[in-house]
Amino acid sequence: MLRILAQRSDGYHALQSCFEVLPWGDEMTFFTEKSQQPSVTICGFKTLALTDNIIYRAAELLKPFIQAPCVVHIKVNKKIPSGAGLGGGSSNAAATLKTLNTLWKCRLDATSLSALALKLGADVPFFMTGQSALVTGIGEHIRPMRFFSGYILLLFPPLPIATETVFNHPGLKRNQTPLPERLLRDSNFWINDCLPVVLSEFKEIKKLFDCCYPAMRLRLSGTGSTLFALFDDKQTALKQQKMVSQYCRNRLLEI
Ligand SMILES: C[C@](O)(CO)[C@H](O)COP(=O)(O)OP(=O)(O)OC[C@H]1O[C@@H](n2ccc(N)nc2=O)[C@H](O)[C@@H]1O
Ligand SMILES: Nc1ncnc2c1ncn2[C@@H]1O[C@H](COP(=O)(O)OP(=O)(O)OP(=O)(O)O)[C@@H](O)[C@H]1O
Repeated sequence: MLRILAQRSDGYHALQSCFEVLPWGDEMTFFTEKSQQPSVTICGFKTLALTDNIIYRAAELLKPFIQAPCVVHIKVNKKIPSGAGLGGGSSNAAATLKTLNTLWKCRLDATSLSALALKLGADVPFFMTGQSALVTGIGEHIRPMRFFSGYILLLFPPLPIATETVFNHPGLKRNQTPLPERLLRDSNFWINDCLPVVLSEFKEIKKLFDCCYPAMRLRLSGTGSTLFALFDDKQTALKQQKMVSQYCRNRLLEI
């Protein structure tokens, strides 16, 4: 669910959103090398320049607090597609802040780390927690909560979506009412205000959405491009996975 409640004067949007942690993600390995000059190297990205990588930017934010300098080599096995609305970069940044805080003995507490996380992106503070949560504000108010258990089928349309494209769209509904507490776990109310914009702007995604309807109720993750469906039982989930495999890459997870 992603409800857009308002647009703030700084352009950011006030949200109410359910964030579910998935048992799947990028793998990151950190190796240290003795040195009095702290720095990081990153491998696992083909085209992204070092300084554009959110992992590098996370490391830079910690530099003023380093008490035990060393060089850290970070190896990333990227599994989450880029621009998928699954928080690939944001989760990399959160893992980097937490791990370097320990390796460099920065000794920042959870509150200080969350403040640094928010500088990197609105959903980085969520990924610091490692727990599913109701997220409000622009992403900084996080209340741990579970919403769903069962099977989630992720569908990956073959195109990335830049978050800004959706948030800057003139057609985006920006005056949604927040869902009351008692309805938060009712999946019938899990609308995503970004879905109409994504379906109108990206014809390939609209086509995929229509191919699966009415067999599956597809939902949008964040600002896309990932679509997903929820199932209570494994047999139905596997049947639908077989059906969508003819259209796009996908992954079935039990949560
Ligand atoms: C909406 C979500 O995609 C839900 O998963 C996330 O909250 C976005 O989080 P994120 O990728 O960490 O976002 P940021 O890197 O901070 O922002 C990217 C762009 O999205 C827009 N943005 C983001 C979050 C937010 N609450 N309001 C916004 O308007 C802004 O235009 C911003 O320039
Ligand atoms: N470590 C990283 N992993 C992935 N993308 C990164 C990384 N660092 C910088 N980027 C840039 O961030 C952009 C958004 O990528 P990302 O995969 O985080 O999108 P997303 O999952 O839609 O993000 P979110 O859901 O947090 O809005 C990419 O186009 C890429 O250039």
